[in-house]
Amino acid sequence: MVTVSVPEKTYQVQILKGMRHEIGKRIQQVWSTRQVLVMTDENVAALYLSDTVTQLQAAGYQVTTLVLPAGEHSKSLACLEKAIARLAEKYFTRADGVIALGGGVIGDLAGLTAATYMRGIAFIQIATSLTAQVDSSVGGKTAINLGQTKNIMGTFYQPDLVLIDPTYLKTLANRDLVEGYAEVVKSSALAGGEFWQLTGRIQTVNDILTNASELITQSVTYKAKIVMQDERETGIRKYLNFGHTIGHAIELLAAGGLRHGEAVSIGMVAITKRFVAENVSSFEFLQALSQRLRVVGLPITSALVSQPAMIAQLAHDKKNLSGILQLVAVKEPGQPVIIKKSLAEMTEFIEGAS
Ligand SMILES: NC(=O)c1ccc[n+]([C@@H]2O[C@H](COP(=O)([O-])OP(=O)(O)OC[C@H]3O[C@@H](n4cnc5c(N)ncnc54)[C@H](O)[C@@H]3O)[C@@H](O)[C@H]2O)c1
Ligand SMILES: O=C(O)C(=O)C[C@@H](O)[C@H](O)[C@H](O)COP(=O)(O)O
Ligand SMILES: [Zn+2]
Repeated sequence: MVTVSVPEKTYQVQILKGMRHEIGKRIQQVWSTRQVLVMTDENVAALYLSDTVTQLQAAGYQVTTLVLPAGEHSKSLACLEKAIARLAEKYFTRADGVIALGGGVIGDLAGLTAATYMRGIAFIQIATSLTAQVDSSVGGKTAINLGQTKNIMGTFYQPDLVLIDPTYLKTLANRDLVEGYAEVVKSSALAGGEFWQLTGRIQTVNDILTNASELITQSVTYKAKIVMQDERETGIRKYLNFGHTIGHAIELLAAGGLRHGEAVSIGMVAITKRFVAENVSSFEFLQALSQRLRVVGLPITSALVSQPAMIAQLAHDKKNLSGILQLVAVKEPGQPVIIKKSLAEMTEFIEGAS
């Protein structure tokens, strides 16, 4: 178990194999009897919704469900409106709550739903994908995309509890598992030390599954440590965006052709190449990073990185302050730094990237 303490609240991230059979009992520890909206997507619903609802009802909760299409396009204003409308239609009050049952898409959307309905009602995350278990369920970033801009509308809104059962991963498609692993490699590069050594030992997709509990615990422990020092991303939380400035831009330009983690994988390698050329990052780090990503089948290059259309996307990055981007460089494992670059410098970089 990992505890996250931020100024407005303290909550637990419970990580345990088989915990999906104790959902009702675990939620009873933090929530009194109330109405709950369980938000999920079609894939997760087919596998886990009925059992989750049965457990919640047995624990005394009055359950409403909302099943949305699977995929990034559900992080939309239309789905947010649908969720808020469902809460209103069922007369949810500020004493009630929203439960996300799913991956990062459902977690980000359900968090924003909870944060905005009646200006904020209680929220719990049941994380079912690797991305959600190692990253998105922890730390309180909620968001939807608008048009062609990633995570442009959102809040910082912490859950009351995060439940992570690594056995959910058994039903996750390989591509989705591997995508989530990119965020694990990211965190291990930022953390360095034993965590970095651990990702160095992962050689196959099956190794991700067999080491899932340890990879999740290390990722959540590292993320919690950062979030507790800088919940609102005014300082060191920016490190968690390693690879995301370019990653988010190409995720959008790929128009659904790349998963979030795949784009972040390409983004981490592209930015590290640049910082190797500028003598900020070591060549050995670039090689070790690329190897960790490539060995499980993650993409590490893309023609999209050199497209001029990138610049318009980069300008939307939340670390852009008055035209100056704050890029995350990792000098060596465990040594992240922020490097400032103007959009003009980034144009030159993109034109030169291969
Ligand atoms: N808030 C944050 O801090 C944060 C961090 C990282 C990523 N994100 C966001 O998370 C999203 C990506 O998350 P994701 O990779 O989980 O995508 P996702 O939620 O779309 O899930 C990926 C796929 O796996 C399926 N799935 C989920 N759990 C399953 C299970 N146990 N068995 C079978 N199928 C399952 C889903 O239906 C979906 O098809 C992106 O929108 C990204 O921006 C947010
Ligand atoms: O929690 C954070 O902070 C992160 O940056 C984690 C990222 O992996 C995640 O993709 C996040 O949603 C990116 O946020 P954004 O602020 O760049 O939209
Ligand atoms: Zn991410």
